[in-house]
Amino acid sequence: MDINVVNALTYEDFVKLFGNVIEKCPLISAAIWSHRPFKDLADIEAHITEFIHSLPDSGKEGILRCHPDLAGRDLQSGTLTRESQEEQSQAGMTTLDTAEGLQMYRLNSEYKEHFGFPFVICARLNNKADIVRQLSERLKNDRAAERERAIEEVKKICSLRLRNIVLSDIQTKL
Ligand SMILES: NC(=O)NC1=NC(=O)NC1=O
Repeated sequence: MDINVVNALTYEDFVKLFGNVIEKCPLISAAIWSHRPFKDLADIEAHITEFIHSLPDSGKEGILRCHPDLAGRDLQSGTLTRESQEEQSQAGMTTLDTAEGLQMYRLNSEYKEHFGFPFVICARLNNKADIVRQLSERLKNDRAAERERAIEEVKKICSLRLRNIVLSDIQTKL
């Protein structure tokens, strides 16, 4: 990907291309467009990270609440974003048996009830066994630690989505 192509994008095209690198939070890409010209992909990522870290706890929790549950309602109803559909499918969330689906529903509900935001993990870097183990383990965290942990996962998802975009031909995305 030629960073000069990215730097030459109008903000409409920039947001169209990068608007979902943080799930359902196009505001973040709309905001960091102001920081162009970007040196490279890492620079774009650094500005996104800086934006997220500058948010108050309520803002970080807002980002988490924009994420669909793993194997949840959106997956069942086919309303996941393209990125989430690919990620969840790759992590085995679309081929759970009844018992596994029930376990994910129960753990997700317990986690949401406890923290007030959904469990978020970078699905591309985990299989279903990892996800169940992490969900069970992270339930024991205190809220502040778990919020930070979940935001780290959001940043991993963002990093992989950014790479996906820049590795594909930008022109076909606009
Ligand atoms: N709750 C989640 O962790 N959701 C997701 N993680 C991903 O990597 N893709 C998702 O949709």
